[in-house]
Amino acid sequence: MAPRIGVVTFPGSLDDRDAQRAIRIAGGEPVALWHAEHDLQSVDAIVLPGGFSYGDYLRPGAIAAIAPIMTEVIAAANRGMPVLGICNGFQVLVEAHLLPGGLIRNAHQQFIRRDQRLVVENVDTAWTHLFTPNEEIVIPLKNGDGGYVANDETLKRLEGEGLIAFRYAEVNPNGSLNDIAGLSNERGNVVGLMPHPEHAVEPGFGPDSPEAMSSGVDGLRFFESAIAVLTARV
Ligand SMILES: NC(=O)CC[C@H](N)C(=O)O
Repeated sequence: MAPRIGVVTFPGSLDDRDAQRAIRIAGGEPVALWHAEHDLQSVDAIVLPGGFSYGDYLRPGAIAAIAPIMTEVIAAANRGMPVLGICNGFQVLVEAHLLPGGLIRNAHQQFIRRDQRLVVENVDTAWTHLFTPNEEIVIPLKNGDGGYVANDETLKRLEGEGLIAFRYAEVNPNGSLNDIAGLSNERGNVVGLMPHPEHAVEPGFGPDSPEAMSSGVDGLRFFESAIAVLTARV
């Protein structure tokens, strides 16, 4: 049976459908989860999708982090369930303290959309183990609040423990400290990143321009990685 991967929809989520589609293409069974409920519907993994949950009021992800479903998501993450936060989902993970630091307005104060090159540095996670260490990939980036910040002590720990899962290559698009594009927790089950793997899973629909120099489907392996971990467990 295909692993069941839940995708949480909050009011203002945008990319929940694309995340469900990516899961299906990768060989999993997507399960729609609703922010106002406590029911995880026996899923094996969870994706927090991109978008503008609760209109980005207060801070992006701040209100979603205290939505009813997040009580269960946090408990499941702490039990070791694979959880992936994409863009607004990464902001939610940070606001929920499942990952450290914060995400602030892009340094240039503007919303940005570009095909972004990044390096996968930590392949010891549920969502990245099918990449090779330091592999370069290209997936879309689109956000207004993608500047990663953390205090010196946290940055030192993240660097020292190899928890910087993804680093921007060529261009730092938003002023993120240490070019941080995404993180994992110590256990490797919780991963968050600003760029969008779910938008690069089908040839012809991702960043497949000659300039991007990418297959256009670099995002697929995120989902295939989690599915491989879950399938091996059964
Ligand atoms: N694409 C997204 O998920 C946008 C994330 C967030 N609301 C921002 O603009 O920073």
